[in-house]
Order: sequence, then structure tokens, then C-alpha cells
Amino acid sequence: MSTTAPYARELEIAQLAVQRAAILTKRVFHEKAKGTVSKDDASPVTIGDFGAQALIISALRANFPHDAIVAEEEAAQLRSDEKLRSLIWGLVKETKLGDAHAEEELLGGGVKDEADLLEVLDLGRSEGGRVGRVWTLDPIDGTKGFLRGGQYALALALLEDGDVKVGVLGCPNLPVDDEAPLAADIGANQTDDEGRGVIFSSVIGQGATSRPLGTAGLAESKPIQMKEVKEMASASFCESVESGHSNQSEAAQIAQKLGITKPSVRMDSQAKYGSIARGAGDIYLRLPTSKTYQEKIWDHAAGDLIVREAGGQVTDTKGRRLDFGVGRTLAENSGVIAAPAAVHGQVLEVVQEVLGLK
Ligand SMILES: Nc1ncnc2c1ncn2[C@@H]1O[C@H](COP(=O)(O)O)[C@@H](O)[C@H]1OP(=O)(O)O
Ligand SMILES: [Mg+2]
Ligand SMILES: [Mg+2]
Ligand SMILES: [Mg+2]
Repeated sequence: MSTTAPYARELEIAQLAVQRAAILTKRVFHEKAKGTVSKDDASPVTIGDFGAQALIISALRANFPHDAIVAEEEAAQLRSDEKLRSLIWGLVKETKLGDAHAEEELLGGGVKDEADLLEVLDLGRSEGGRVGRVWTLDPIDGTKGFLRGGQYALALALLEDGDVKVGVLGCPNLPVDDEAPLAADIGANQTDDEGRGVIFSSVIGQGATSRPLGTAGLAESKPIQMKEVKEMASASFCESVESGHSNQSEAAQIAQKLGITKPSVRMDSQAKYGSIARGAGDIYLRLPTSKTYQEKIWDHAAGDLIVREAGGQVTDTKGRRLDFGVGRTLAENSGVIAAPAAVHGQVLEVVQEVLGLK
């Protein structure tokens, strides 16, 4: 009888694929800083997005050829831009998991040539839905954070019949140390120098973990847990840096009503979910800024499972669980409230009061 835990292989491939793609995004960031990637060659985030998406999808294609993929980017722009295509192909070709050949081999496949690069990118165009296995991928989540040297994440999750089963978040600019408190400036000027780069993982029913991002297959995963909120006065809440992504003035009113005294910690990307899951922060609020914007599944699936498996609860502002089974967007949801399970109800109540939802 096999004793392998459910989704062990999916988890391992997802972690290694994210780890490898992060080598590329970090390189692109540093070459931008050196001026090697010039503005004429397109935005560095474009290069990082396409490169990371191609690397991750090539690993999924090789290992799980029958699974559907919902990814943020598509090849269209690269079909007509030969220069950009060959620049990205050059980076993708060179990106390997260092000397960890066994891991590189495990990932398998790879991208064969420039034509295959386009093909691989477009494998991410599935419509998603409630049936079967669907991977969802954001190759660079938090593009604004990536560009300003703040937080960004490589986010990959596996859905089965609409439920998140595996979630992996690579955060190159977050501290490795789960105990490190959230610095007020964590959303800006953080680079992937020593002591930074963490990968958060979760499998349904198996808890959530963290391990250093840079050590392919070598470092052990450590369990992570949300922190107990003993009193709201000392709780910390996270929100977007971008005021267009989340209503910050409503969040401030909610915090005040809850009795939270600390200013919010603003950072880009799903690094917010990872940070509260490891107990560095407590609450993540994302309050709709418009009636028409629909959140994308790749912006939340990995973070949702990691927080829930670390002892949290994640709902929208109406108190409904996030529904990843309706397509490429969270069309049935509005905003996100993530908090330790013990205080989520209290937070939701105040959110609904301030938003006039009750
Ligand atoms: N109006 C909006 N409301 C909420 N999220 C948005 C909005 N516009 C874009 N986003 C998405 O928010 C995510 C980043 O959120 P955060 O502020 O937490 O870092 C990005 O994936 C971004 O999508 P996009 O990739 O198209 O820029
Ligand atoms: Mg995103
Ligand atoms: Mg993105
Ligand atoms: Mg984008």
C-alpha cells in the first residue's frame, strides 16, 4: 500500500516550478536595475511575466498533460513582436534549477524553441469551471510591486471541481524567517538579498508550510500557523499599496471601529495572504473599489488555501467563501476578508456595517 500523501507529486512539481521561475524573475529584476533590460525591449515586468509563465506551464505540461490551465498571460503580443520573443526565449532557455539536476529532470519537458514558447504560453487559456483539474497561475502577481522593488509573488494553485487542493506562493522579497515582524516599509525597496525569498505551500487537509525559496528540494518545509489575535488593539492588517485595488478609506474606518490602533501594512500581491498565514500580520482586507471589477482566480486561489490551512477563514465582504468554480474570475464574489477563524466573524460584521451591507 502506498503511504504517499494525497497531492504529494502535484505539490512537489508546483514548488519546483515556482522556484525555477523565480530564478528568472529575479534575474530580470536585477538586469533592469543594471540597465541590461532597456525600456526599448518592453517593460521588464512583461519579460518576467511571459518568461515565468512559460517555465511553469512547461513543467505542468510535462507532468500533468491532461490538466487544464487558467493563466493570466497569453502569447498574442509575442507573435507579432519578434525581438521581444527572442529576448524572452533566451532567458527561458538559460533558466535552470542550478546544480540540482535531479530536480530539473523531475520538472521535465522545458520549452523547445520559440514556436513552442508561444504554444506553451497559450496552454493557459482555459476557461476554468466547476469540473475536473484546473491549474491557475499568476506568473508575477503584484506587477507594481515587482517594478518598485517591493513585494510580488509567483502564484500557482490546483483546483479540482472548483475547490483549491494545492496552493503555492513564491515570494522572492519577503523575509525567509516566519518570525520576522512586518516592517512598515515592506511594500517598497525590498530586494531578494540574503535572508529573503520564501515559498508558502499548502495541500487541502495537510496544513500550510514555508521554506526558503532558493534551495531546490533541499530545505525542509516548516509548518506555519496564523497568530491568535488576543486583542484587536494590537492586531495588524494588510491591504494593497494601490488605492485603485482596494478601498483604503473604508478599510481605515473598519480598522478604527474594530479598535485596531496600528496603521495598515501596505504591500502588493498575494504576499499579504502569506504574511498573515505565517502570523506576521493578522488580517487582510480587500474592499471593492468598483461594482464592475471581477477579481481573477489566479490572484486568490493559492493565498486562499494557504490562509485556510494555517487556521484562517477567507470570505468575500458578503461572508461567502471564494468560488473558484465559475470561470476565470470570481464573478460570484465581492472583495476579500481573510482573518484567523476565531475573529473572522467579528471582522466581517464591522466590514458589513461600514459598507452598508446589513
Ligand atoms: N480595480 C481593481 N480592483 C482590484 N484588483 C485589481 C483591480 N485592477 C487590477 N487589479 C489586480 O489586483 C492585483 C494586485 O493586487 P494588489 O493590489 O493586492 O497587489 C493584480 O493582479 C491586478 O490585476 P493586473 O494583473 O491586471 O494588474
Ligand atoms: Mg495578479
Ligand atoms: Mg500578474
Ligand atoms: Mg497583470
